[in-house]
Amino acid sequence: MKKTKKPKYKKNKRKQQKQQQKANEAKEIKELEQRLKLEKPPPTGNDLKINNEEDVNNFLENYRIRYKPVKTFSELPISFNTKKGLSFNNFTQMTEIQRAAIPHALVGRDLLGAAVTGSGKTLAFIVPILENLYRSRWTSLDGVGAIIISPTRELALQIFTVLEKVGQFHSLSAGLIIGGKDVDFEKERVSLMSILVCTPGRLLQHMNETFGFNCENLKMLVLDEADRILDMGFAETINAILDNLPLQRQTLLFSATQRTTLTQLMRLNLKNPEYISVHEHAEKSTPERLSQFYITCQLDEKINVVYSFIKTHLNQKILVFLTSCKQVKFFFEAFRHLQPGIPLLHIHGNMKQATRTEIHDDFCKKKRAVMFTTDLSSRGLDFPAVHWVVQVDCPEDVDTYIHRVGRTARNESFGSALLILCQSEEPEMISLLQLRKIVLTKIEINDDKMLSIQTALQGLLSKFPQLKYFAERSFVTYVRSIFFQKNKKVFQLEKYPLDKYSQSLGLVSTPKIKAIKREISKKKRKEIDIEEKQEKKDQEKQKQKQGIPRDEKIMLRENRDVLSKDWLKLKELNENEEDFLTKKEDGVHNYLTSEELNNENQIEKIRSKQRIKIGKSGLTTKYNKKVVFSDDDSDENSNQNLDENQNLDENQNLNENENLDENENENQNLDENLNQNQNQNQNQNQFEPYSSTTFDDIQNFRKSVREKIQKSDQEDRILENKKLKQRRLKKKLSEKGLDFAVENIKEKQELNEPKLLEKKPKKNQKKSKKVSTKFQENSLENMEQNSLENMEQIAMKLLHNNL
Ligand SMILES: Nc1ncnc2c1ncn2[C@@H]1O[C@H](COP(=O)(O)OP(=O)(O)OP(=O)(O)O)[C@@H](O)[C@H]1O
Repeated sequence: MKKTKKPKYKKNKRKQQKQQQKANEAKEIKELEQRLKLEKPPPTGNDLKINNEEDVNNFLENYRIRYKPVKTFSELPISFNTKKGLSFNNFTQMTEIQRAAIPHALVGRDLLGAAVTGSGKTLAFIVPILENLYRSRWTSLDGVGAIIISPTRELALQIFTVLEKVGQFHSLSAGLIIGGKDVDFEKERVSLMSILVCTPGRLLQHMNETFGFNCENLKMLVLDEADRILDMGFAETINAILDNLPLQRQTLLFSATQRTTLTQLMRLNLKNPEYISVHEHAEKSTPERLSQFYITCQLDEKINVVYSFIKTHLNQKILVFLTSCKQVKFFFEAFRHLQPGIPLLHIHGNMKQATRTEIHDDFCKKKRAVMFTTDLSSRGLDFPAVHWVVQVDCPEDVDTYIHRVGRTARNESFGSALLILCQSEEPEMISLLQLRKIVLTKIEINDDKMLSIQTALQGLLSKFPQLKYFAERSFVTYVRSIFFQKNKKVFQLEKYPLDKYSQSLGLVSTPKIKAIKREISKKKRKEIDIEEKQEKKDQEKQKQKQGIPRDEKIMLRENRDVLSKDWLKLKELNENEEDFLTKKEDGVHNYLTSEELNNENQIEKIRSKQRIKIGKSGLTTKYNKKVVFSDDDSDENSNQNLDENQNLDENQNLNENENLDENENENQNLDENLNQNQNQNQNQNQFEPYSSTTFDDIQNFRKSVREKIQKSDQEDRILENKKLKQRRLKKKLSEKGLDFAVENIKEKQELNEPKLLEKKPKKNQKKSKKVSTKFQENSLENMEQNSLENMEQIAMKLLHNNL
């Protein structure tokens, strides 16, 4: 069929209309921007206290601006289309949070808004979103302009509905992206949406999977129930989402319980946020029109109390909160069989999204009904005209309590809340609530109205195996939830009569809870492990206290400098001691600190004392007794017996009472004495000869000790040299202005030098100490020179590269 062409005059008319509309829009936007400039609220200004003319004048004088606090939407500097959308839905007067938050949000400030449940926070962010995008002349070609994140699908759906209603006269596009819906359908459209209302998981899924979906132009981010979204449960998802968002954006956070921590806020990159807490100074943290009651009963009486309550409130709309999905299922199924005479509904997270939405809508429409639910419905949901909120299980914390009871007494309406507590939960929970300005009235159960459903339940459970299964699962999940609760002062598992509770659900025997058993045994195992580790640590500590065998000590010595320096002195035993010290001071002075020199003086004193002693006691008699070398050739025993036989008790006592450093002196003194004895033997030949085996052993022992000392001495020198060389090199480099290369050079030095320095002295091990020391010094000097040149070259290269 041929398409009939539209007459030209019609086309022109439409074109003219469009042009006129655009011109009007442009004019309106200009006017709005001018008004916003003039009527900009002062930062951190909350106008809620300004009620009369005098206050207004004071306010204006203080801030020298023309900002006028307003109470109705029509007075706000917002577009005609938004005003029309608001009045179309009977929103004329602003609520407190709207009055306080909207003026700041309109001028592009970040904000954290806190106000009691049902106080109208949703409009406080929807109006600024519509306005800011309208003023930016946002189109679908600009991509996503605003994102609203909600913790649950139901809440996202609710926000989307409000957005649709209020924004209906704008030409902006909006999309709802939540789990449980057709993801492919969303993928085709998500990139064309200007405003997105979503749950965190599905948003991230689109960010990861949907081709062409990016949020580079995003202007506004809103987190409704911000404390819930930013807590641990969503942490990873939110972090990943934030990585995909531009830093230059406006961020608005809203919740009835603003418990957002500073670290959480830092992740959001807020810029001078306005903190708007309109009910901060209110007497209660819950709505004024809410009446709050609580009763205490035994755990096994709870189900009877709930049933009796329902039976006595058959014309009311009641929301019943339980801890787990399994409990919700069991209560719903059991009560359905008992037919209390009121429509029963149930909703929980394990249901399909379509069913959830259907039940949600059904409950909204009903005038009288009971809906069993989990905390899925505790936040943000706006069920109209709920009379009672009943909390069968104690909430995990005060925030949860506030959000649950907030499902009633919303906006201007009245409502009541009943909390059922076990006796063990009462004192702590009530005092926690009082701390947050929540006062509950305790009421007593009317025994005449109490009904017992235990026998009926037993009958039902034996008749319907499925119901029995639900009862068991309900019991298990409840007990597990108590076990895993954080606040152990409120939830003390041992205080709950579990057997009686299982019977109250109609069960004949108490179900076993494997998870708890497993957890308990895990805990026990952990405790045992910790105890074992502690024991081991204690044993090691004791060992350390008792002392390490002497030969191990030699290897463990940390500062062997003292020993090595003194060993050098032993070499010069026959020489003039003053000469030795002078030589040392002249030649190797670089390596000796004043402390070390003092140490040497001390050693000298000990040595002279020993000499006197040895002379006095006469070594012959002592050595005659010495048979130990032929029986036991372990170093440790050798040392000990030598000490005994050589009458070195004084030194030994000294060493035992002092630390490792001093033990080094002990070893040196031992060696020193051996030297003395040998010299005396060889030179004077006046002592009674002892067996050749014994003498050989002494020599072997000496040799082994010397070798050890020599080795440690060499290591010390290598280290000292390295340090010296590094110091010199650094100095040279800094003189040449090559400081930046010092670090790089250090690394290279460490890589190259140890091999060179360690190998060379080995060749000369057999030569005398003096020669080997000289060789070391010479070779070190050469090497130092070489490596210095290398380093300079490297430094020059680095400098060149840097330039
Ligand atoms: N200015 C207003 N005039 C009349 N009714 C309003 C106004 N603002 C909000 N409401 C109504 O008040 C009710 C609660 O609003 P809303 O859901 O935004 O509260 P909330 O503070 O977000 O609650 P919650 O803390 O539970 O999330 C809704 O039914 C809403 O339609």
